[in-house]
Amino acid sequence: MPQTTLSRSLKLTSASPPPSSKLKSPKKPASGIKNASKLSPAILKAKQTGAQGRFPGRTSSMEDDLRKLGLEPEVFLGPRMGRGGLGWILGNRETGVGASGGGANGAVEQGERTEIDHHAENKKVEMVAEVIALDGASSDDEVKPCVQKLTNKLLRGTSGASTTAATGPAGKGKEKGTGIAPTEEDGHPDSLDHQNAGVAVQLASDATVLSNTTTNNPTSLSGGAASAGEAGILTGKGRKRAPEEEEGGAAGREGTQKRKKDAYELHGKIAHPANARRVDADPPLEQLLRVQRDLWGNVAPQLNASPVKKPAASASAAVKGKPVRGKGKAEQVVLLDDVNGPRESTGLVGKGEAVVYWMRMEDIRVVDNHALSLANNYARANNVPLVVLWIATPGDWRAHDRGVRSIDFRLRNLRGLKKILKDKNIPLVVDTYTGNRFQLPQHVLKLLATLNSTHVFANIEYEVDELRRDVQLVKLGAQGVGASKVKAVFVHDRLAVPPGLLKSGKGTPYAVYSPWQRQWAAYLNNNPENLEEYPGPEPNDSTLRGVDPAFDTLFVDSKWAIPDEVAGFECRDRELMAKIWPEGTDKALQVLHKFLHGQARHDDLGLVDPLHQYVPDDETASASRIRDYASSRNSCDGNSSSRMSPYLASGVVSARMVLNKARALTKGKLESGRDSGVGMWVQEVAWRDFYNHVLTFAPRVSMGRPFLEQFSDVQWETDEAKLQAWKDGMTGFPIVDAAQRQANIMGWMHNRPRMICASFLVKDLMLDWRLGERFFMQSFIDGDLGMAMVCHQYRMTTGLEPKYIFSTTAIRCASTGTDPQPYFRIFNPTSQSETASPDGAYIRYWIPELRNLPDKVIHDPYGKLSKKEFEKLGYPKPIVDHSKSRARALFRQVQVHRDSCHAC
Ligand SMILES: Cc1cc2nc3c(=O)[nH]c(=O)nc-3n(C[C@H](O)[C@H](O)[C@H](O)COP(=O)(O)OP(=O)(O)OC[C@H]3O[C@@H](n4cnc5c(N)ncnc54)[C@H](O)[C@@H]3O)c2cc1C
Repeated sequence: MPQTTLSRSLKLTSASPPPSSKLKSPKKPASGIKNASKLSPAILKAKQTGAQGRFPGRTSSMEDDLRKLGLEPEVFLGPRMGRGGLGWILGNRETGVGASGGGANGAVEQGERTEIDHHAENKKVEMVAEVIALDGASSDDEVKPCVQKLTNKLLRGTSGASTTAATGPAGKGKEKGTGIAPTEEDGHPDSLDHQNAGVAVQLASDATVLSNTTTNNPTSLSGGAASAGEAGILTGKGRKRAPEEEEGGAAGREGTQKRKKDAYELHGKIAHPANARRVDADPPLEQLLRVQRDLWGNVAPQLNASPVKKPAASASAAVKGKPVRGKGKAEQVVLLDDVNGPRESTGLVGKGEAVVYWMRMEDIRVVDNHALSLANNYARANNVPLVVLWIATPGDWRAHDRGVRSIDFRLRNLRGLKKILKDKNIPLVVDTYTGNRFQLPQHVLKLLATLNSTHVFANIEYEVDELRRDVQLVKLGAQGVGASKVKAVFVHDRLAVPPGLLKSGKGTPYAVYSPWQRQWAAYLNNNPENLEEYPGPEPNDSTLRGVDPAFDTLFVDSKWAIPDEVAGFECRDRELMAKIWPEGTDKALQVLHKFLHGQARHDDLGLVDPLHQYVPDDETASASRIRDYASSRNSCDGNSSSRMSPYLASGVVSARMVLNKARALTKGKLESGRDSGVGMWVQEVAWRDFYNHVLTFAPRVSMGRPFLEQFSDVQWETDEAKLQAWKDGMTGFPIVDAAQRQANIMGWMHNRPRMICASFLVKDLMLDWRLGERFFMQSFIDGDLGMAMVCHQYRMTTGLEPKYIFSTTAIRCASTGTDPQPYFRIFNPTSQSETASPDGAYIRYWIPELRNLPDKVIHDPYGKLSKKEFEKLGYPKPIVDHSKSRARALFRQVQVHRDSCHAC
């Protein structure tokens, strides 16, 4: 690299737009494109024209954008931000969210080398080299022969591996492993095996073949790896000795205190495999539906409907006019008999009973809300008032790593709803419950008694703890544990197609996305009534106000008011969050409208009001973000994606609502495929449905366990400094750092950088995916328990996008052990950077230290600049050597794979 050119380019000022990248040629003949025949027309076109990721507009800086929002940059970015100082600070450090960079030479030890030596052994190098050869492969056909060869080698035991993780007997207690005694708050006594927190990984020093002596190996957490050093190495003769560094990398070398601290982060997060199996065997969703069916009959008729094919003509008819569910539909007639017979009014609500709709974390809206609509129908049919209840449950939030931003977002949305409901004479009653989280059902029964209600309706939450809570509530209510018997009714609402509805030809749940997705799209097109939206609630009888003081108190008593903040969940950057994530269903639909009808721009990629160029009536644009989505979705240089995730995650809009808007663009037919931007975007929304579907038939995935148990055997490192560098965006890998800083400052990331960061944590740093999942959950405003678990698990366990795992390897690998193994493909942060930020705009925006670098350098400044030039940047050196980390990750995963092959 000629030094003079680089030196010159470093003189660019932040005001000058950087020269456009010449890394990619703008136009390529179709013949020059790899696997052109296999690409969808939209992607092929994008590749041919070189259109991918090119966005108009000028990129402004974070500071400029904050000023435009009327905010003081120093408050949100820190006084030392800028070139030569990475001292950006973030709002939520105290509550565990966000981070603060300690300056260029702060938290990260400069030039620290990764501690891997495995590749030094010739045989291993040979093996790894073969795997690395797979990297260039872009299709399974190319991968397959290499993997077959490698797998054969492994099965013959010719890898020469002399260091393997063995699954020895579990050490328990504080002395070994994490060993932290669980408290009741840490998890359901049944759902999590607390003893597992003390499990120790032991390394078999003399094993050339993995010694899998424990069938249900519970060793997967970094705490387990950490404990190896304390537990010592079991030699072939059953004696212990101190671990060598190459026997599992740094896990056995680091200081005990540090390892314990690291491991502590996962305390109470990982279920014992036996418990996970038990939960899978009788999934809580099934239990909930069963107990309701037994007690109340079929309250969720959709679930038993078969995906009968109807003539496609009906599809377009449904979207003519507003697709609103009419009165008299199946759901409307689910009116329940009173369980208690006539009785005196004793509670707050006079005139007899009230009916309660219990709004939860994922359905914060009044329009198109299934349970609310049922509650409304019941209230109107029985001439009783409707009350909306929302309960803040900080104990649950803590246990599930809910981030302060996502809580603040919900409180903001509730405030808007309170007004809308009040205009309909419907009180929104907000309660804060700080007791034992497993006693919430009893608390709800007390609240219902206070509200003089014996009927409560709610939408189903699909996570294990939540489902168990609801099963309890149904049972306890029916037993009359409170003042009276209570009917609690839970219905599907979160997804476009309820989980469990679509089954394979054999009647089993789909574990593979593609066939499931085809059925999903066909089902919705053939049964368009499933996308009809539920009407909002009708007003309560206006005579109640002023006449019934008990009812009045629900509107005015500060006891039922929405708290400004909930203790422990104070959001220090709430002002910024409110500007960049405006609350309310109306605003969410406007944000969506911009995506459907406006173009992507560089200057919308960061801290901006998403509605700043909103033109309500403009639906004429021939090009729009959604139409360009097929070619631009992997680039985060502009606002290529919809930014709907916070709204979908908290249910400010429903899946039905966004899908209806999308299909209105395609003449009423729901396009879902790779041939168009609209189709691809609909597929993303389908992924959300699919992950929830997986969550319900394999609930283990929300219990900290991998979908495929063999992946729990991956041996993780424990390195607090590297974990912190990852969290702070100080790894020295620009795309990772840009994305992590975006998460810290904005509470959100585009999908591609989420994948890159997750992969980097797991593959390059070899840190437990659950640490990353936790951090993301705590930082993101769209933190979605189920989705994050599934996404992280597959991305982080295997290094793959979960989609791909579901589509191919995981399932087939378990049965044959010889199919293509995409986990061999490990993201290269530099080439991923070129894909995710082809213009470098994303990196320049989030990393001020690199703002002035030219395109050729921005993705790898340490590799491309001279030492002197690099030092001037004030940006950290890479904390790992990617090629070595890659070799280590491959080596460890090959071990796991070999184990699973042996098991087959
Ligand atoms: C490691 C990792 C963690 C993630 N954690 C979360 C999370 O906590 N909450 C969350 O909502 N999404 C999560 N995702 C999925 C995805 O990254 C985000 O939904 C998406 O980036 C949100 O941006 P958007 O709304 O502009 O998406 P768009 O591209 O506009 O997509 C529209 C909607 O489709 C859904 N969707 C998009 N991509 C995916 C995907 N890969 N998987 C499942 N659904 C998808 C989302 O609901 C999204 O809002 C995660 C992905 C990864 C790889």
